[in-house]
Amino acid sequence: MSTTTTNSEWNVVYLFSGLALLFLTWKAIVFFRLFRPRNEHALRTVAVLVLGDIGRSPRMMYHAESFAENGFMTYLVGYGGSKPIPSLETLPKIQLCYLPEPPIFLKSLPFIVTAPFKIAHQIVSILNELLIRIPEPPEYLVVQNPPSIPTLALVALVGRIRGCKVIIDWHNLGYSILALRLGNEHLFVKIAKWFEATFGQSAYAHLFVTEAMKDYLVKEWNLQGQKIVLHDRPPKHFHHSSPQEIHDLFSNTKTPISAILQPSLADFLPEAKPPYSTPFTDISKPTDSESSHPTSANPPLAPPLPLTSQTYTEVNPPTLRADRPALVVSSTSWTPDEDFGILLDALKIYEERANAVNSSAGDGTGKAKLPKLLMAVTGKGPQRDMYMTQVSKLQKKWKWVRCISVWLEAEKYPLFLGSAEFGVCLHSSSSALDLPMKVVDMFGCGLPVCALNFKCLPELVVHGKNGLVFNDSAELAKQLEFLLVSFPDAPLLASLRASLEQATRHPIDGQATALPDTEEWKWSSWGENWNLKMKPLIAGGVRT
Ligand SMILES: Nc1nc2c(ncn2[C@@H]2O[C@H](COP(=O)(O)OP(=O)(O)O[C@H]3O[C@H](CO)[C@@H](O)[C@H](O)[C@@H]3O)[C@@H](O)[C@H]2O)c(=O)[nH]1
Repeated sequence: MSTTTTNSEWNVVYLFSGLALLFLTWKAIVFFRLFRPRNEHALRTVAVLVLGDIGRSPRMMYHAESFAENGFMTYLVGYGGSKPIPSLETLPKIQLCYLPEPPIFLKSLPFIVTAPFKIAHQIVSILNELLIRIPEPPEYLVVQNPPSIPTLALVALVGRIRGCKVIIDWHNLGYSILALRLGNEHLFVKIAKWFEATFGQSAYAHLFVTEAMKDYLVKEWNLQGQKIVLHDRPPKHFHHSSPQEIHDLFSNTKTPISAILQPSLADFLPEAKPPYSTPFTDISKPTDSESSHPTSANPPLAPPLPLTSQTYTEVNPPTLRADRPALVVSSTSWTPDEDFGILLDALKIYEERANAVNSSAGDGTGKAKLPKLLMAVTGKGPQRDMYMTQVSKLQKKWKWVRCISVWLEAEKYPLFLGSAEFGVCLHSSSSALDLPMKVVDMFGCGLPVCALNFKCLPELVVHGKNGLVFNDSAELAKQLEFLLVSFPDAPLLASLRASLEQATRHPIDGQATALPDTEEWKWSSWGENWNLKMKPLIAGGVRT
């Protein structure tokens, strides 16, 4: 009896041992298959990874759009939050793959406790997306840097497992952003730099946003792989908004802009009666059309027209109002590398100057007037509330200046920029090697810029040609005054805008354009530039 029991116990042990052995063998095979280098990727497939809100990562959205337009099945992997550009939701070859946010309970715990969990969660969710959920191994894997940790290591691993060609898109240096908070000598900054240099060193190709970044990284980190400078450029549909587009944008009571303008700026803006007029445009009768041109000699506005079908056949298209405030825009992610204190100080000075100039203008001295200035800052980000609280205190006493913050859907963003007179850029560059995408957006929308000076700014902004460069708030205030004096007939602004238009209009070799006598300053749309630089790179992978 005892022998039978012993035998059956052994049988169970053998059975379980056998099953365990089978399981381990299967795991070993899977492990081996997973980790051996492969070249069995699906041709014309790409995964684009951004460790951030996809809708707030324009360059990666444009990459995805361009790959899809070039026939690639494109998986765009990143976090949700803001609505992406419309084409990403309509192009048949694009799939948006949203990474899950870390569990909510982690938000209530201190960072030091949650950091390891968040990173582990991030690693698992990225690997899950790139290794399992994307069905076939992509031919190319494009990753944005920064952030570098953990993405650079993960794409190197996935590239090896799935046989993808890794392309690192260098937007900036991650360790330099960390150094803004911790200082260059901090241990974490040194570790971050080591990580970025080690895992970023080798790739199929490296893309850079500036020549300066390419030169620096090739020299300092001895990058291996093809190296291409792909400057940011605006999408083709960016343009200066027509009075009709401005009218539609500001008379649409459902957009966030109208919601901000109406209650909070009622005492600052000229009276408007949508759909006949907005603070910037109005529709006048044909007989009034000549007098409604945007000159300072414009007579008072025509009263709103009665809404009848007969009247509709008589009305003119909208024109810009002579009594509109000057709309100036800045665009940002409200991060510590942009000091909005500079802008606030400049606005304070402008307010004082406008008070002084405009009170003496009434004395018959014939001095030019400064207009009301509506400064609109677009974008979302961590320092927004801090600066907007300061603004709301300051502007209680202001008569000539208001500053608002607004977030626009991707579709409306270029229309809003294109409605402005010019832009302001406070990008200071943590590495001194990148360039502000917002300036590219503004140029695309026909706006010259006032830009804060830093080392490689001349790769984009040429003082006096497409914008003005300032070093501090006093200089910025002078430039605001210089450009806006006697607005809306502002001759200095008009000539800078004409110079920008000329620079971005004339094609060279049908591909790019250059400012007169500045060969380095090349211009084209994102699509033209992408096709020129990226097609030779990705054509190499095609096996027909
Ligand atoms: N939809 C929408 N987008 C907005 C809005 N406001 C700003 N943005 C987007 O946010 C960008 C500005 O964000 P920043 O983070 O300030 O970007 P940047 O300094 O101009 O440039 C960034 O991208 C470059 C690569 O493209 C990097 O090289 C650079 O380091 C930086 O990360 C704009 O270009 C625009 O795409 C808005 O209201 N709506």
